[in-house]
Amino acid sequence: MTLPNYWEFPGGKIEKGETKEEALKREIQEELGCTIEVFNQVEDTTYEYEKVIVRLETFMSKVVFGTPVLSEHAEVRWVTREGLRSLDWAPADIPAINKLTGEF
Ligand SMILES: Nc1nc2c([nH]c(=O)n2[C@H]2C[C@H](O)[C@@H](COP(=O)(O)OP(=O)(O)OP(=O)(O)O)O2)c(=O)[nH]1
Repeated sequence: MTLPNYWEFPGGKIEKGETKEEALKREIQEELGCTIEVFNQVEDTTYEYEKVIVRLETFMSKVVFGTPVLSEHAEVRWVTREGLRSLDWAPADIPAINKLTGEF
């Protein structure tokens, strides 16, 4: 909603008392209606937009129950690791994309 027409990883803000992994599991359940297992951290980026500063932490994860169903996003797409490059990402996501595709 804040960055329409850019691709973002599903996720959201950590709530009080939650670990990062718990927050990610909850957000995916709420936004996409499926259950994930969270693995290692990929990136930790701080990006200054015009009005906000976003700290974006990205994790490897796997769907263990259900399939992603759209509720608040315009579109959802599975892509291969190489395919990540062909999408137009929110600026804060570029470092994670570079790591995942092996370009720095
Ligand atoms: N989830 C997510 N947010 C991102 C990414 N890249 C990026 O710049 N952002 C920004 C957009 C938002 O300002 C902020 C995350 O907010 P959000 O709207 O996803 O979080 P939330 O679900 O907890 O939102 P809310 O209920 O508090 O409105 O980070 C990304 O890849 N994923």
